[in-house]
Amino acid sequence: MAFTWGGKWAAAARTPVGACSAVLLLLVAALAVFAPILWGEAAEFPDTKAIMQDPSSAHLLGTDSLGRDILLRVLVATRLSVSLALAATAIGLVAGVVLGLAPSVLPRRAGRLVTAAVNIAVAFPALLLALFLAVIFGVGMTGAVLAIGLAGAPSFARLTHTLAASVSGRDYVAAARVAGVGRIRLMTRHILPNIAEPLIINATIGAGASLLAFAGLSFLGIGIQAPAYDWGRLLGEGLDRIYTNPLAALAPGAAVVLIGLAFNLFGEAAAAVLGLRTPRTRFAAPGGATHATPAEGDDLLVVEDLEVSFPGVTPVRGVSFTVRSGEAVGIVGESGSGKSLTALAAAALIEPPGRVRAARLDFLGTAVLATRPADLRKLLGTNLSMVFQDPMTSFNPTRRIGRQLAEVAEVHQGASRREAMSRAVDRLRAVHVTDPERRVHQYPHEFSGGMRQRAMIGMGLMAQPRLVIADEPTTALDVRVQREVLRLLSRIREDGAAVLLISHDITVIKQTCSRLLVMYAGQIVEDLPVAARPRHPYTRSLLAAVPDLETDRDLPLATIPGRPPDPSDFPAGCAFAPRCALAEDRCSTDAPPLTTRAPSHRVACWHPEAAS
Ligand SMILES: Nc1ncnc2c1ncn2[C@@H]1O[C@H](COP(=O)(O)OP(=O)(O)OP(=O)(O)O)[C@@H](O)[C@H]1O
Repeated sequence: MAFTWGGKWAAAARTPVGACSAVLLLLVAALAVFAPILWGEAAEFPDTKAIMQDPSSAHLLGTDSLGRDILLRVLVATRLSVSLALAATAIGLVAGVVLGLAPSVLPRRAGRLVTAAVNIAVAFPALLLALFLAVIFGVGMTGAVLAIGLAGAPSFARLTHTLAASVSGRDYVAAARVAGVGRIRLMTRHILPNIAEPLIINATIGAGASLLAFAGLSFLGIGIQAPAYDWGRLLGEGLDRIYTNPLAALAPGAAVVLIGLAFNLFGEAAAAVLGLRTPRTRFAAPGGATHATPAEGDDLLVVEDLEVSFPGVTPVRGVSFTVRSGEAVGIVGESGSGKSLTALAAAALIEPPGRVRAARLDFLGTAVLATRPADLRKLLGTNLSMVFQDPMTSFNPTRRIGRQLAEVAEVHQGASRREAMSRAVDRLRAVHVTDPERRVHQYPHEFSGGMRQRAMIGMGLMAQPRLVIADEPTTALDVRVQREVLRLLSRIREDGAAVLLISHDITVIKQTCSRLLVMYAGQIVEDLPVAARPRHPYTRSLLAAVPDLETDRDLPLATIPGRPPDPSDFPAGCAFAPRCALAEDRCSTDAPPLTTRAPSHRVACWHPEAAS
């Protein structure tokens, strides 16, 4: 984390507002440390000869009812005022983070209760809540710190919840989940470090508000009690003499406003810098271990009549296919055809409100939909690995590559830290990452895109997965690196693992796979050996849209007219009919079933022969 934080705080301090507030905060820090040491005694010293004096050269802000110098008291009060505000902010932050993450860790019903309670508390003005809590906790310093801290917790909780929800959709979290990483560890290692930055920036802004709230409570007499004093108490005392010596009230008031503003402005400047830079998320996926139970027969993954739905849409409908041990199967189709959802459902990674139904969804002979989450984590974590599409989001950006690879071996194989790290080095070497001993200590942003993708595959191979699901693993890579990654995936098969490769690029699939599943509008429209001649007009159009050496360059490249249908409005008959040159009346009313037309060749078309 430090590698990005340092840079961002420094960048914030370079903006004009950030620089002024940073200087002011440094000054306050110095005062908080040194003022009580230098002037603590003098500020406490009563002088009966100098009671209630107006400002003079001896006492720049005058004296109070015991003849003590008001300026010295304002300076000395810096320590207590600022440290109590920071303590209250820390309490609010910690309580807020715990409450914000609780819904993700607790059982669903308890989680909902926490969320509802937080939502109600957020709707309540924080200062009123602080007053209410201060009365409950009792008058005094401890009560005030707790009251202000807990009153700030709901807004931190809401922020944490929102940030965690946005991060939990990232590939590296999904990958960690597939690897069987438990919820608590997922929160502390993968989610919290990636939301810490905005949280801390908000806490900086919140410290200003706490300072103000503290001054308010002390001013009202329910905060700091005599003989201790903070700016709020000094303000209250000064107010009694506002007409004779206004400076006695103005000075502590100005200190509260100025320092509160400095906290706010510095936090805002840091937030602006953070907002300008998109976080460098990257990341990859893990895989599993040994001890795979042999599947029934040769079938590794059996999917029958799979349906994935979200409220109002069913983007995957009636999908059936099988992946056998050592086989490489490709899924191809245009964007939105349901390729990724099919793969995510196979890896049990569809989150509510998404729903998965299937007549059969078996991995290694185990019914995925009927297995308890803990057992499923173990089964998938040790036998399935996922390589995701976006090399920018596949690794957790806040952790060193080696640690991320090693976690798989530690969680699933009970390997010691040292053993796991040496396996990580070995796996990086296996995927041709040069100088792996040094590279394991680097962060994801220090790897190039291609190297990161290879490291991701290396992570997938930390154990011996029986199935590697790769979702568009080469999309973001240049052609040379693409070829290397595809070669790596082919090599995985030599070690006995099966590969399910998802791509919108049919040539990528042809290079790597032996069998091809063509998806259109959430269904498989053709399932064929790569070497076979396609029979579905859609598959033929996809192939025709790819130029090869024999393509006549004088003719425009073939394209498929029209657009795929929207998942919320699939047509009644064949979904491809509106774009198909061979469509007839029946095609738009009756959906063609996926029928075996030749050995290992299924087609969903009313006129496949005509198409061949
Ligand atoms: N959480 C969701 N809620 C609602 N609809 C969703 C959700 N996730 C995906 N979809 C829809 O499901 C359809 C299929 O999505 P999927 O990601 O499987 O497509 P894809 O074929 O992998 O496309 P791409 O190549 O662009 O990744 C899309 O239309 C998408 O909008």
